[in-house]
Amino acid sequence: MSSSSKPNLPVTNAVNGPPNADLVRERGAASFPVRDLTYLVYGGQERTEHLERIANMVASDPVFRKTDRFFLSRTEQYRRSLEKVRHYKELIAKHNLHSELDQQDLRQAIDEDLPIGLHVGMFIPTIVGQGTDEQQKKWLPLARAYKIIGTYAQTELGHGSFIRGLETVATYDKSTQEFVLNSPTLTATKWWPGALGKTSTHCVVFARLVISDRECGVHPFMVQLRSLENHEPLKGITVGDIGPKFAYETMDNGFLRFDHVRIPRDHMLMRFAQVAADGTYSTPPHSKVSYATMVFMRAYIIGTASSTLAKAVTIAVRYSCVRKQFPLRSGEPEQQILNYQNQQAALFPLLATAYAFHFTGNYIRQMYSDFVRGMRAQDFSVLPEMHATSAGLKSLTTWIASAGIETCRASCGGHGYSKLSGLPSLYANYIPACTYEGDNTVMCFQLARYLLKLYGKAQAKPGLRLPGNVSYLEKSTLLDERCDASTEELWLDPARQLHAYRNRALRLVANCANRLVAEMQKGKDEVLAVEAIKSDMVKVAKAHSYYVVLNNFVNAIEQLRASGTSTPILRVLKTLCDLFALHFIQADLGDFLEYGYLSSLHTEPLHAQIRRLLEAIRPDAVALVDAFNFTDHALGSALGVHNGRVYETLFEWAQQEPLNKTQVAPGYHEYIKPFLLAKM
Ligand SMILES: CCCCCCCCCCCCCCCCCCCCCCCCCC(=O)SCCNC(=O)CCNC(=O)[C@H](O)C(C)(C)COP(=O)(O)OP(=O)(O)OC[C@H]1O[C@@H](n2cnc3c(N)ncnc32)[C@H](O)[C@@H]1OP(=O)(O)O
Ligand SMILES: Cc1cc2nc3c(=O)[nH]c(=O)nc-3n(C[C@H](O)[C@H](O)[C@H](O)COP(=O)(O)OP(=O)(O)OC[C@H]3O[C@@H](n4cnc5c(N)ncnc54)[C@H](O)[C@@H]3O)c2cc1C
Repeated sequence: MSSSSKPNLPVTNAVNGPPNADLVRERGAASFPVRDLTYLVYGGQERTEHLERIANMVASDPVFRKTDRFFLSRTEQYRRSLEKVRHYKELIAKHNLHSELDQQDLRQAIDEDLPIGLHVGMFIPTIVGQGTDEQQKKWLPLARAYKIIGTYAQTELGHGSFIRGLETVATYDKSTQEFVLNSPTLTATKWWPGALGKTSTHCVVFARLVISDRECGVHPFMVQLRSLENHEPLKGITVGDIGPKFAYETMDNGFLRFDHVRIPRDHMLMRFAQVAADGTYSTPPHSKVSYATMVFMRAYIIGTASSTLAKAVTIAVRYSCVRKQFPLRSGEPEQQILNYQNQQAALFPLLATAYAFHFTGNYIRQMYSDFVRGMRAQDFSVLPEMHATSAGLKSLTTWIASAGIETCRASCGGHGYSKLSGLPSLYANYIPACTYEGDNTVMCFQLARYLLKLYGKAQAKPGLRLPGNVSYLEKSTLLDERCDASTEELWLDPARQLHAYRNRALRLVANCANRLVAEMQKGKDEVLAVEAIKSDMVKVAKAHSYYVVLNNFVNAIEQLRASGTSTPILRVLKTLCDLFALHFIQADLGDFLEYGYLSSLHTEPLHAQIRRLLEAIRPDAVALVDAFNFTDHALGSALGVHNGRVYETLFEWAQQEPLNKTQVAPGYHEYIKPFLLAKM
């Protein structure tokens, strides 16, 4: 019997009945048309309705129910996710969802870390990006039809961040025109790749290429791991699951060792670097072009930070509307906890950030498609900017979203600690985004290094024109300028907000550059001098990335204004943008005060304006989270249900707890009864 037809699985949906009266009232009082904002977020009415059809199909399908995960063992969760994969495939055929976009929409609606995530997210993109036309012709049809399932095996037990330190070797054997893959040490064992342990039949392996004892750097190779007949590992391959993790139970992150495994020469992905039959090696046009899938994935991760944070905020805001604690004065009704300023100060900046990241996602998608277009024409000039910007934004967005989910959880009090709130699993499954696809701190060094280089160039060559987002590095006179936002009103000026962010970023870059020089003047070489400024480099990367996020939010509102978006929508987006801008100045106030950019003349009106913005958002808070348009299935939370029947839903879902299957506790007879009934 498939687990979906087990009789005692908990329901995913809210308990039916009249909706919570406070939520109904708040929805009726929104200052803007919610539906229009939803269309804006999802790219129009038609696209929204298409997404809704898919989301509703998934939400009403018992195979995709989610809350059973709370009660299943690790192995059962893995099996359940495979069941969902099979059903996903069936629905693609049944509903003709053959385009990549349809399939992406369906996976997003299923909303689970399926063990085909790496197949679609990294294995296929690597074949597309790194394979020759012939290699694509050979593997893509098989991969797209799931005749083979693949993953991306790069990280090893001994190295993840330092890719050049990978130890897996691919030695070219000219006599047979094969590569021999080998894991020479324990630390060469591939470790972590998703779906490697039990699911994948194939993988792209990153290994150091050796030809006639010459090291040619790390390259991608296509390797079959398991038999397509019986799924047994092939000769020379040791593969398995890496064991329990913080969460991510549905994913079989794996280990992999090679014992002199032979693959044909044409299994090296050779779009950019080639090995000829006689062993002649041709170098790629850019030394880091084989890292391109990671850049793609980082861009994708930036795009998902908004929706993840939006889910957490939706749960916390709806719950905070339903939840009441304390009357202000005795005899008065109790207050919705969302009326408390502290609750608003915790949640509304995150609400604003979810919207800000939405526009960041649009921006990076655009930048990525420009980059791909260039790469197809052998133009790699945008790669450094693409790499640095995506590395920084991936770090900032995942850090803020991770911390934000935890803030939302804590804002829900005791019920936030219940897994039935949906927040603990959202958090636990999301936080590895700060580590995978490049540890955030290490990624920050990449962006900071890029900024320091450009700053150095601009200093050495006055008049040099730098690309848009970094053009402020040309303007060292900006360092002498001070904030002039001495009233609450002036703090609402986007030009002043951006000035503050630009000034902070430039200040930190300039300080870092000066410290680098100072360290070198003390006698350190450049490498050691960089080591001495590394904490500051993280601050530099964050400061620049904040500026990019705000700049995009401001520009997006300007574009919406120009394209005739209605005033109520523009007004509410502007309020969110203001709160985003001012909140993150307040959060890092030390940076702005340290060099006298701000003084108490400016901070008083800043704090006052933030309080006003919280008040302005309060009446629209429910409408603003409703506009994200999540189904109850997508939220998977008893606290965030759309109809607000929070207590009824919590109570019903708790009945599914296996401990409640019997009235008398398991273990009672062995462990409780003996002392309860013992003679005094
Ligand atoms: C897209 C559009 C939007 C989306 C659209 C949406 C629509 C489409 C959707 C389609 C479907 C999507 C479905 C998704 C489903 C997903 C589900 C799965 C969820 C996720 C599951 C989890 C997956 C997790 C998988 C993983 O985790 S996979 C493993 C990831 N592992 C890492 O990320 C290692 C980090 N480490 C390094 O990246 C490097 O090692 C290191 C530190 C850089 C140093 O690299 P090194 O070689 O040492 O180089 P340096 O010496 O430092 O630098 C030397 C010079 O090269 C430069 N340079 C370094 N790099 C690069 C680079 N790339 N590019 C360019 N330049 C570079 C550097 O700037 C410097 O320049 P210079 O200063 O000289 O000018
Ligand atoms: C859930 C999950 C899924 C994953 N999926 C995959 C996958 O599908 N395929 C795959 O190949 N890999 C995968 N990974 C591996 C992941 O990409 C790596 O763990 C990640 O890139 C970080 O590398 P690391 O583990 O070597 O960290 P380390 O580099 O060892 O980092 C440890 C600490 O050292 C610091 N540090 C490292 N280098 C420096 C430096 N030069 N200067 C200063 N500080 C430094 C870091 O900031 C960090 O605080 C996955 C990991 C996780 C957790």
